[in-house]
Amino acid sequence: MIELKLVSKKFDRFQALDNISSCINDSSIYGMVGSNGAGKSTLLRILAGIYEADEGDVLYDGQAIYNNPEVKRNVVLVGDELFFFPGADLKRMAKFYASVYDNFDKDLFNELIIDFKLDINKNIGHYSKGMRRQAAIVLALSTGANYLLFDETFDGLDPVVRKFVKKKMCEIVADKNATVIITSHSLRELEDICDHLVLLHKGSLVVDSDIIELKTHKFKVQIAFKEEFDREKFSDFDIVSYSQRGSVANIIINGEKEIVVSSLRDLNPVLLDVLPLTLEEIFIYEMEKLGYDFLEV
Ligand SMILES: Nc1ncnc2c1ncn2[C@@H]1O[C@H](COP(=O)(O)OP(=O)(O)OP(=O)(O)O)[C@@H](O)[C@H]1O
Repeated sequence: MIELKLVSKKFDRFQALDNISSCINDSSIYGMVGSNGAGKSTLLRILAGIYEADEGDVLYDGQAIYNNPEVKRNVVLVGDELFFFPGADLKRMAKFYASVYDNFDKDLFNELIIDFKLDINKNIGHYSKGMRRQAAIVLALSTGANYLLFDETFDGLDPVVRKFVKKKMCEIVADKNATVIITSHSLRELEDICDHLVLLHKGSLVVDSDIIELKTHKFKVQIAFKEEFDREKFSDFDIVSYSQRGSVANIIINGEKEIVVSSLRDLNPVLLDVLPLTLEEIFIYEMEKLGYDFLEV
C-alpha cells in the first residue's frame, strides 16, 4: 500500500501541491484527473521518488521512497517526456531495464513486442511519437515492478492501441498483483479502468473516492406524486441536488440504494425511476458540494 500523508511541494513560492493525503491500495488502478497545471506530474514524480516533498510523507508499505533505492527498484515511471539512450533500439533499452529491475520479465517483453508490432532492432528515435510511447509502455510493463506509474500515457495513442494498453494494464494488476497509477486530463479516459479516482485541482485533492462506492452510493431518481409537494417531503434523505418541474422532481441522493428506494416507495409516488449517474455527473456534484465549479477544472 502507498500512503500519501499531508504531502506539499513548492517551486520557489508557488504552491504546486498542498497537503495531499490519500491511500493507494495494492493490486488496484488509481487514476488521477486534473486540468493543466493541477499538479498531477509533480505528484507522480514525488511518488516515483524523483522529487522530494517539502512536507509530508510518501510511504510504500511504510518505507519512504525518496533516496531509497530498495523501494525505487519496485517502481517504474513512464513520464510525459520519454527517455531513451540516443540511437538505442528496444533490444538495448530492454538490456538496460533488465540491469536495473531484478524481476525484468523477458518472456513478457518478447510477447509484448509482438503484440505491439514493434521492431526491436530499429532506432527508437526513428519510431513515430505513438510508437515511442508504446515502447516506453512495453518496457515499463516488463520491469516486474510492483508499482507502475504512467503520466498522460494515452496521449498520442490511437484508439485501438489505447484499448490494448488498458487491457494490458488490467492484466498486470490481475495476474501480477501490480498497482497502476495513471494520470489524465480526461475523466472519460480513466473511468473504465480505474478502481479509485482522485481529482486534483490547483494542487489540492478535491475528490478522492473508490469507483464502486461512487457509483453505488450516489444515484438519480425521478419521482412524481398526485398531490402537491416540494423538497421538504424528502427532508429525511441525504440530497445532493434537487430540481422540480411541476409534479416531477429530479433528485440526486446519497445513500444505500436499496434502502433509499424502498423508503421512497413508502411515500407512494405515482412515478419512481432510478437512473444511474455517469462518473462525470458524480464528479460535478461532488465538486459543487465542495464549492468548486467542475467546468473550471
Ligand atoms: N520544476 C518546476 N519548476 C517550477 N514550477 C514547476 C515545476 N514543475 C511544475 N511546476 C509548476 O507546478 C504546477 C503543477 O505542474 P504539473 O506539471 O505537476 O501539472 P500537471 O497537472 O501535470 O499539468 P499538465 O496536465 O499540464 O501536464 C504548474 O503550475 C507548473 O508550472
